[in-house]
Amino acid sequence: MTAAAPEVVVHPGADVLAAAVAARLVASLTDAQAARGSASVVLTGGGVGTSVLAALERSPARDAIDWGRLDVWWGDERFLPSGDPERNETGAREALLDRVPLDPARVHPMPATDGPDGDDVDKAAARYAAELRGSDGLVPSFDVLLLGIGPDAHVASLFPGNAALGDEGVVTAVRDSPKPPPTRISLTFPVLRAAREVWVLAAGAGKAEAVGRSLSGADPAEAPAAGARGRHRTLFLLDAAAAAEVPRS
Ligand SMILES: O=C1O[C@H](COP(=O)(O)O)[C@@H](O)[C@H](O)[C@H]1O
Repeated sequence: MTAAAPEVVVHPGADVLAAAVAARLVASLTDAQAARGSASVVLTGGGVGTSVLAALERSPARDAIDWGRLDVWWGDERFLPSGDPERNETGAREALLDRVPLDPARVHPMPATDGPDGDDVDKAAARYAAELRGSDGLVPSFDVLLLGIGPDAHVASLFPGNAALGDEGVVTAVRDSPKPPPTRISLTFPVLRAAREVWVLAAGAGKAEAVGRSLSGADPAEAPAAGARGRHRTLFLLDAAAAAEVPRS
């Protein structure tokens, strides 16, 4: 599988970053719908990811997207009851998803602890893997996969040194996350890398070191964002503070 070398785009501040990523999403998803009939996006939780969805909700251009022909997936989820404010799904619904005419059958949240598998995170992860594989057994080739990045360079819920990093399956159950809550569900590296485009989003000085390491050849076991690459394109979309340690080359 090909892996596109990262390109870096820097915006002056977090608000401009969110608006610019929202505009990019409109263009990419409408292009995908024109080319293939439908589009797919993988959402991230976290500060910038949610700001991007809010910016998209505010944008008049949002209705260039045919919402009924968009598949929405998540890159990771905090394994909590549905509606919990800490769930990535809850933030995404509040910011955008409940305000646009999506086809509910094409919105694919990761399971919650009050779902059919209860608090069995392994079964919940296997359920999401089966949903991703669908009837043809193939994981979708996502058009755009959004990732936040933590100060420790984690992406999705793949944390440095965590056992889930080495999972070569489709969806992994994460235990002992250093960031609460400890139990999570995440797409694995092979699935992140199957996306056409991977966009890593970061704002603020607290992300600068993680971004710098991820673009300087760090081992993905130590800086997971260094291993997040799209097949056609990898973009690091940053504000100026988060870009402070991007290597010159
Ligand atoms: O816990 C998580 O954190 C990361 C980064 O979030 P941020 O608020 O520091 O930007 C996020 O990408 C991930 O989806 C989420 O579960």
